[in-house]
Amino acid sequence: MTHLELTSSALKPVVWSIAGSDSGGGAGIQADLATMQDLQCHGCSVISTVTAQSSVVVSLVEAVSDEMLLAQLDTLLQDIPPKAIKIGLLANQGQINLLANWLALDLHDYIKRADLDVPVILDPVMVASCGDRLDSQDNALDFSPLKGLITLITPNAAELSALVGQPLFDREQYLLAAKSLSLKLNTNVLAKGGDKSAAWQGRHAQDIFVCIDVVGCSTLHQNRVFSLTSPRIESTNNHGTGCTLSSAIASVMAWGFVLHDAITVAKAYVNAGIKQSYGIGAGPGPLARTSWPKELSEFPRIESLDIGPSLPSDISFNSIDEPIGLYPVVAEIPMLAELLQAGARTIQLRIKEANDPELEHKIIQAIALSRDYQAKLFINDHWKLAVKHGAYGVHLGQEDLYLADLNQISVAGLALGISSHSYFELILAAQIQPSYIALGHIFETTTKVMPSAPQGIIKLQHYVALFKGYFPLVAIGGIDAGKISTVKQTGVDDIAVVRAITEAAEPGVAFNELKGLWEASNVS
Ligand SMILES: Cc1ncc(COP(=O)(O)OP(=O)(O)O)c(N)n1
Ligand SMILES: Cc1nc(C(=O)O)sc1CCOP(=O)(O)O
Ligand SMILES: [Mg+2]
Repeated sequence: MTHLELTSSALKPVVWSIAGSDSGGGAGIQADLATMQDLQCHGCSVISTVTAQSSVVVSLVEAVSDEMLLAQLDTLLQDIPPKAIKIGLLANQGQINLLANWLALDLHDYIKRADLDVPVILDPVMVASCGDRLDSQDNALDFSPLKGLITLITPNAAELSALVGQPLFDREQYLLAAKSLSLKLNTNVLAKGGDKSAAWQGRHAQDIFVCIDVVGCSTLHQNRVFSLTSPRIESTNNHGTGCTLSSAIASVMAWGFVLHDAITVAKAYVNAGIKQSYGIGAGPGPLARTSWPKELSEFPRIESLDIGPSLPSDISFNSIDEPIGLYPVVAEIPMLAELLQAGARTIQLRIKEANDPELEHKIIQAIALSRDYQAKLFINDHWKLAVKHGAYGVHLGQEDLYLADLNQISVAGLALGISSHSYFELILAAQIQPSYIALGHIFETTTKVMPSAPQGIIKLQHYVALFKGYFPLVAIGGIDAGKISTVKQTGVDDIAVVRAITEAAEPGVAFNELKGLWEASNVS
């Protein structure tokens, strides 16, 4: 099954763009629809404004009537409701107020009836890349009626400055302004750093992501501030960059990815688009549409800007010298012994009882057994004991990454496996060059309570397309005999399994049956 087959076999999610028309075709509604189509969504347009615009000038801006704006919203909602909405140019205060009212009443009512979430991404467009104003009123627009109604706002430096009503001279002020906007509008903020007018931005373009509560995301990554940094791409063709970014974020969310992932993927999409951008008039040209990003080099480096422990850089862990294949995860020593006896060559001991008095003893026993069978034993969570007694490796969750002494694990020569549940977490994990990365949970599981939704096969396929070849990728969560072949088709390297082995009548037999199925399944 190819990437295309998987994605095109699913119904295209609907994304709306509520924005202005750019007659030059590089920004506004035109850029949004091109982005949505490129990211395999169906784009609908609610036109707020018509602009007579080229790459060098905006010569006339004409807002549509309130009646027309409302008619587009209502007509679409009856028949082609959105999975996500991007809002771009709103021409005047009346349009902001009308839209706020519509989001609060009509969209809210739809969301309640349909029992789903519809993310709303606001790009507070004010000025075109040629420098001309795009709104049609003299005083600054007030976005406060949209407070609590939007998922994310994506200002550039000039827009952020206008939104908080003060000039921004350095990175510290930028950060404070982004936090203050988040409070003011009760929303997540992506303060973009690509804008060259931000004097503190050098050879790198750094975006600040202030996130509050985010549905479907680990609490570890909520109510935090992150930076997303990419090398600056020198190009004068940057017309429609903000429109492309915000409509890409909406499109990726429409595919069911969490906000953090949508921002990360959209950044990569814009980076790739700028690299292949082209001139079409005398002024800044538009971005290229380069489809779903698959090059790791396009993705930003992610760092937490919160006070507290941060992840080390310039660190790496042992690579594993043979494919893991089927990777059983067990909680008991007798089960570990049975599976080693049955032929398991890589196995994990996952003891979750907080105060198990036998913990250290069990870890010593497990390590001794693994040596007897020349198997690779990973210890979940208890990295200090794993280091102390010389286990082959340690498996850590994302939250453990900030608590464990990764340098100590690396220096002691242990391998490291890391859990991930999203693009965002995959990138955080990849930055510390682990021995493998686990991707979960792919299907429903009862083994543990998960803050995220099951990833499913399409997301797994996206992750594999991006990371294959960099690290062994291990799929986990709800994998059993019936699902093995589908999982193998994604190209993922290995699978980790709990219940399908530990709850089988004969775990050793189940292990070998699953192993046989995994090895016999082919990637077509
Ligand atoms: C192979 C593999 N993948 C994921 C996990 C989950 O680890 P973690 O996120 O640390 O959660 P707990 O297992 O501690 O509940 C794993 N153990 N193994
Ligand atoms: C321990 C664990 N970690 C997961 C993750 O996604 O990080 S899913 C999971 C449980 C996997 O158990 P089963 O094979 O019984 O579904
Ligand atoms: Mg753990």
